[in-house]
Amino acid sequence: MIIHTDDFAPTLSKRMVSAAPASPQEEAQERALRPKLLQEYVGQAKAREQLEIFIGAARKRAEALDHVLLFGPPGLGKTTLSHIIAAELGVNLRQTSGPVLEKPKDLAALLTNLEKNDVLFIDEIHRLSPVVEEILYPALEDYQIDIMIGEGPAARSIKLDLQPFTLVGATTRAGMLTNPLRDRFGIVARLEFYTPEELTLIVMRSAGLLGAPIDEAGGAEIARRSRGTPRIANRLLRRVRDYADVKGDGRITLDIARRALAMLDVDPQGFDVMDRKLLEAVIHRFDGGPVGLDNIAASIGEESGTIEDVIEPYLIQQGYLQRTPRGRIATLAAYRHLGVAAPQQGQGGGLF
Ligand SMILES: Nc1ncnc2c1ncn2[C@@H]1O[C@H](COP(=O)(O)OP(=O)(O)OP(=O)(O)O)[C@@H](O)[C@H]1O
Ligand SMILES: [Mg+2]
Repeated sequence: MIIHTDDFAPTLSKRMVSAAPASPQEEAQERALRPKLLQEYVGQAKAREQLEIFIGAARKRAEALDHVLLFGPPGLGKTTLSHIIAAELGVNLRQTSGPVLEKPKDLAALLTNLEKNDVLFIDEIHRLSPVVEEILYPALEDYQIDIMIGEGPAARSIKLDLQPFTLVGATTRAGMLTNPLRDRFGIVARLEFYTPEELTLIVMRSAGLLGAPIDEAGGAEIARRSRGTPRIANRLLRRVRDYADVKGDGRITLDIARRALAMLDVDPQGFDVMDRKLLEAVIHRFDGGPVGLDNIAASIGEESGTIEDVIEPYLIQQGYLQRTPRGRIATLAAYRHLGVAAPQQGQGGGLF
C-alpha cells in the first residue's frame, strides 16, 4: 500500500525549469515515467552501486535494509529511488512526509502497521516536528516505540515492539537535519546533478514510453537545457513534443527542439528567467557580491529557502555562483553569460 500526500510541495513560482512538480497532473505523468528497478535508474553511479550491494545483502539475509537518507536538490530522483528500494527488496512501501506527521500518534500509527522489513518513506524529513522525531529514535534503533496512555497523573508510558523496517528519508537540505537523526542512518546517499549524456538517456527512454518520435540530436538538446535534472528533462520533452506536433510533423529533431526551447525562454545553458534574474541582481545591484542570501531574496522577490534549495545549487555546481562565508559571489562565467564586462581585479568588490 502506498499512502500519497500531495500537499507538501514547496510553494514555488511557476517556472518552466523549476525542479518542483507543478501540479497533481504532472505528478501523475511523472509516475508513468518513473523507473521501477535499479537497472532502469540512469546515472547516480555511486548511490546505485552502494544500494545494489546493501540491498543484495539484506535480501540474502532476509533482514531489513539499514536506514537510508537520500539528499539532493528537487527532481533528481529521491522519491523514485525510494520506490525502487522497496521494489528491489520485495517489500511494501509506505509513504508520508515530515509536515504531514503532526502528532506522535500519526507516526506511531504508521510504524505499528509496518510488516516485516517494509520500507517507510518520509519525504521532507527535515520538517519533522521535534516531538515526532523523538518517537522515531527508539524506533530506528531498537524497533520499539514508547507511547503515552491516558492523561494527567494517571498517564503512563508503555513500550511497543515493532517489526524490523527500513526508514528511507528524503530531504533537499541535509544541513537542516538534527545530528541525532542524521546519525541514525546507516546509508547516506547524496544525489548529484545529471550529466547531459545521462539526461539524454532519460529523455530518449521517456520519449519511447510516450511514443514520441525523436532523434538523438533532439534528445541531446533537451538534455543539455534541463539544468541537470530529470524532472525538468521530462517536462521539457513534453512541451517540445507538443511543439513538434503542432509546428512540425511530430518528430523531435534538433531544429524543432531549439525552436521550441527558445519559445519557452529556456536559454542554451538551461537557465530560465529566475536564474538570470538572480545572476543579474548579484552583478548589477550588488556589484558582483559578496551578498547575503536574504538580500538576494528581497531583491528578486523569491523566498530565500527556494533560492537555496532550488535555484542556486545548479548555478553553483556549474560555476556561475560561489557560496562564501561572506555571501554569494558572481563568477567570471556569470558575467560572460550575461554579456557584461567583468570588473578589473581589485575593483568592484568581490570577484577575486
Ligand atoms: N535516475 C533516473 N532515471 C530516470 N528517470 C528519473 C531518474 N531520476 C528521476 N527521474 C524522473 O524524474 C522525475 C522526478 O523524480 P523524483 O520525483 O524522484 O524526484 P525527487 O528527488 O523526489 O524530487 P522532490 O525533491 O521534488 O521530491 C521522476 O518522475 C522520474 O521519471
Ligand atoms: Mg520527491
